[in-house]
Amino acid sequence: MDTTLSVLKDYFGFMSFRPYQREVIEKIIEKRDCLVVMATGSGKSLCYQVPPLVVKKTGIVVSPLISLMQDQVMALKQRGIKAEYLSSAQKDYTVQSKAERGQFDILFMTPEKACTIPTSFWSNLLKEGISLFAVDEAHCISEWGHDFRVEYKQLDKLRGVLFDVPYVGLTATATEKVRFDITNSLKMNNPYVVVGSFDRPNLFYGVKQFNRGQSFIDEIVEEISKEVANGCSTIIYCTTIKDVEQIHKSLTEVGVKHAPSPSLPFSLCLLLKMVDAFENQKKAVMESLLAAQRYCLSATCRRKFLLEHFGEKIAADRCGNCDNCTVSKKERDLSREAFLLMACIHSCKGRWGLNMPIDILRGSRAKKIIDAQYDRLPLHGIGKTYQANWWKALGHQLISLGYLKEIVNDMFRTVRPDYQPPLVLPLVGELEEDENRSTEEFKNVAASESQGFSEVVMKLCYAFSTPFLYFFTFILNEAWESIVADGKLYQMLLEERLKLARSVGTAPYALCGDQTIKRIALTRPSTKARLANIDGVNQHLVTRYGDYFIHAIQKLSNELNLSLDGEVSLQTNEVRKVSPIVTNKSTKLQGAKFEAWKMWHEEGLSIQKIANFPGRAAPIQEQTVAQYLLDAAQEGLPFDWTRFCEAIGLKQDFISAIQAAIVKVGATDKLKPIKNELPEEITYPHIKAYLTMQTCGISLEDIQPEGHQSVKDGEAVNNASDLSEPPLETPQTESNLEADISTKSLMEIDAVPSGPVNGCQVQKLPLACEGEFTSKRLKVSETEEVSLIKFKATESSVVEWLKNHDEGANLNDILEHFNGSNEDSIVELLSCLECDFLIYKKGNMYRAM
Ligand SMILES: Nc1ncnc2c1ncn2[C@@H]1O[C@H](COP(=O)(O)OP(=O)(O)OP(=O)(O)O)[C@@H](O)[C@H]1O
Repeated sequence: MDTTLSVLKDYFGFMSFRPYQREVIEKIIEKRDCLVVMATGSGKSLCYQVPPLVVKKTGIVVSPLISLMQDQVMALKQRGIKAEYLSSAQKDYTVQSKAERGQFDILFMTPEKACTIPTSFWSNLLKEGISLFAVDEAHCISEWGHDFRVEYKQLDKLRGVLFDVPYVGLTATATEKVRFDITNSLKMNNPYVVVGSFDRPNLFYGVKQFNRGQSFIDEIVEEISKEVANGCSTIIYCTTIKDVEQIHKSLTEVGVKHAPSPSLPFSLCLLLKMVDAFENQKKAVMESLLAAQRYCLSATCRRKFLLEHFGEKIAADRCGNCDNCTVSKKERDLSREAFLLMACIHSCKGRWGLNMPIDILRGSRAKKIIDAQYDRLPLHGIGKTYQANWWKALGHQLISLGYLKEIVNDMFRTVRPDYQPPLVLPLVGELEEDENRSTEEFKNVAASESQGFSEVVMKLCYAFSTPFLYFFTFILNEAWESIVADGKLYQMLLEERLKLARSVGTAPYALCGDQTIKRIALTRPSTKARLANIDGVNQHLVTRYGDYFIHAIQKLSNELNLSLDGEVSLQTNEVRKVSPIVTNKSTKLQGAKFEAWKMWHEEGLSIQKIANFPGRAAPIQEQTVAQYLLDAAQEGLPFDWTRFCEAIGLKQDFISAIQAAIVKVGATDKLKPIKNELPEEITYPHIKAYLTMQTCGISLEDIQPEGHQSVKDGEAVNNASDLSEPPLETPQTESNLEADISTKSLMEIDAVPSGPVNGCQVQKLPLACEGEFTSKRLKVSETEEVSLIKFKATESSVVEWLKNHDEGANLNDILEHFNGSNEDSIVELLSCLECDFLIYKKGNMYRAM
């Protein structure tokens, strides 16, 4: 029999080692540092008790509790092992001098003693020989551990003195972070690490929800009485002494034998007051609390949760021996509600915990909500049919499932879920309680309040990227389906771009940016000309890879059942309510476009009226309506070109100028160069109208029937007020604003003719504005008054503008410049741009990437 085994048998009376004991003992004897992480009661002590008896040199064991040391010493002495301890409680003053002469097999000491005992003690003992330096309850060394002790941190000082002695760290609870801290803090050299399983198959894990108060105590006492009747014993851990006292009183009253003992009172307030030096510990406490909360609210296997918390990989999803595995729960698709909560959290920009977004969903008009203008969110009040606790329970489920990330400072952050809907969740706790009354009610409220909701969705989609899109396919109306399809198309086009980039040996972003791909996915151009018209699409891309993209767009749109040349902006429910989506079977035209055309063609409404049609959730731009109508014309629907040209103020001299510009540029696949050749008053809608006329084979003669004023006759249409519809104001769309901002300097603006054109006055901005508004352009105004342009913030306009500000711009600068958009939408936009890595924020300055 080997010495190790005979020591085990002779001193401890055991016939064999338990898992891991033998190898740890052998490593220690080989003088290798060891970290032993094994469950309570698994036999860790033996790992440091056996080596000293084998090598016959004193083993030093650092232990945090004097009472524990005293118990151990007593038990070892009974086995005939020479053991002692050194601490302030040791009254036998000969122990230290005996110890340094190597008279004990095992010497326990507190960390304080180990750090303060004179170095001569160690050098004397080293002469006799030290078999190991064990640190029991080693998690106390880590600020991330639940029992951090400052003195433990100082044990590393001894490493220099005991450099040839193997260090052994032992603990029953250590997450990976803590393990790392232990080996690091003890300066362990290539430690042998064993991590045993923490599974206790004989334990059933369960969580019960109680309301605080006497009924809670009564229920506990009743539960315990049942266990006692079955001959079982129970340990109750309480978080406060008051709880211990109350339970003690009640157990006494019913005659259950028990013994209250001061377990450490766990007071968060106390812990939070810890000094800053232990910031990590404060964080660790918070993290543990949150983990405990997640454990309680989790609907998945509790054993798996616990074991994984301590770093064990568990293959099975269910243990069959916890409440979540044994009690079957009702399930239903909660994706709508989950989406609303996430959308609301997103709208709060991750600044709050769960309470604020829940209050918003429930329509609270609390001061903090009004102050932050959250009452203006489309989501405000949309979830009022569920109780706050119901929403909270849902939030916690989403956290435990990883759809929401909770960070330590009690804030929430949405994450990118990577799964397909529906989101079927077990109805646990509050979720079940409020279930019966709210579902239908909720759907109704959500549907009626979903105007503008799509906009929120859209922003979210692009803030979170596509997996998020997949997640939210449940959205409240069919518009969502097309949004999702757009999102899928976006993903597919990204793939196409990647394939193309690989085949031509370049980086995907070098072909075009993600934003551009998004725009392509939204507009789905059917021709290269239309592709060229998309912001971010450069000439090179069109000429070299235009066909490739057009082919991909056609093929993928077909697969996803998306029509080509779709509109960029979202349609709201209300638009759809005006009439069914496509009543004209012969046209592929999408709902909003077809509606616009019907209003224009059949109901005779003006572009302006269509744009501001009261049935709409929000007005759309007149330019958008004009584009819809052009699309209708291109689709072959009956179209009054003369009326249209009059409406948009397209005159013959404009047409001549456009023709000349096209000749000069030599191509029509991109509008910007053409626009650059034209005077200010000839707008993008004019150019687009002209090009559509070309596509549709409309000649100038076709647009001057009897009864209409001739567009050939510039004078006849010179005064816009003579026309049945006012000419469109030059709209500040993303594309033309960008063109103006990025390409025109004030010098160029000065070159614009300043005389009256088409009954309008071209005004120069006052010189005083030059420095501040160098990128702004002249305004074509119908009045003599000088008015500053309202600049609307769009993704590209903001990015372009920031590109011109090397040193960045703060929010006020941005708000001041983009005075055509409100603060909320700008802040939202900036955060989306940050998410997309198009801009970044340093200090309080935003800069383009
Ligand atoms: N090889 C073995 N064979 C039989 N019993 C053993 C063996 N090793 C240890 N034990 C017994 O198991 C029990 C628990 O051992 P020990 O106290 O060392 O566990 P531990 O892991 O140190 O627990 P804790 O985390 O509470 O300190 C003790 O009664 C001990 O005598």
